Amino acid sequence: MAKKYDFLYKLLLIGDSGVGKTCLIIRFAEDNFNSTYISTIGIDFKVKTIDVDGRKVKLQVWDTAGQERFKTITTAYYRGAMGIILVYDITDEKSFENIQNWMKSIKENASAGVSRMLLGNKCDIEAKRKVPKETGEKLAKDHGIRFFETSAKSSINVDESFLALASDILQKSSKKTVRPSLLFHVVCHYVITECSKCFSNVVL
Ligand SMILES: Nc1nc2c(ncn2[C@@H]2O[C@H](COP(=O)(O)OP(=O)(O)OP(=O)(O)O)[C@@H](O)[C@H]2O)c(=O)[nH]1
Repeated sequence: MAKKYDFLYKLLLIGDSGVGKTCLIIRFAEDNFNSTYISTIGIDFKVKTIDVDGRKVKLQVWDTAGQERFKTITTAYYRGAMGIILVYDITDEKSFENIQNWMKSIKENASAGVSRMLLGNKCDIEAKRKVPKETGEKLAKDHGIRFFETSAKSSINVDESFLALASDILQKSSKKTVRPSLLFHVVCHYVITECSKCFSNVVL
């Protein structure tokens, strides 16, 4: 059977327990939301194929448990991820402070050059906000990564954020493939030019 996609990207969501990682994935993959909280045990994943700059990109989105007791299992999944989404809850200051620890965990366990993105989830509950949007923006800027405030419940910026991350990965990988071919082109040009000097009858 013919492959139905051009690229397969493995993404991973990390962040404290209860920030809404599972709900974000369910909103993205199934356009659904459930307010019942069932804490993730270990790890799980969902897939969705999206169009990114005219290419079919299959996203395999891994959902990790935020609870400390699952850390050994979940960090084992960092290595093969091409994109990691760090999530905090805008109504929970502690979950924002812990982003620094999650960043450290990426450094220790993920592949170098992995694309990262920061999400401040639950932006539908403005009345309970504890983390100003500018504070999230600043942290993302300091790390040179993208930032969105999202709501899995009200479907705000969910598709947009996944698309933005996939687009970053696509651009990164196409840069990698362009470079060797450019180098090849330059070398060929040099060889032909030098040869043409020796054989003046060679037409370029
Ligand atoms: N108001 C609101 N509630 C949300 C939102 N996203 C998730 N929730 C609620 O927050 C609770 C936790 O959501 P989960 O998606 O299970 O959180 P998690 O980060 O996967 O938690 P762990 O699996 O324990 O790591 C649930 O009761 C959700 O209904 C949101 O955008 N807005």
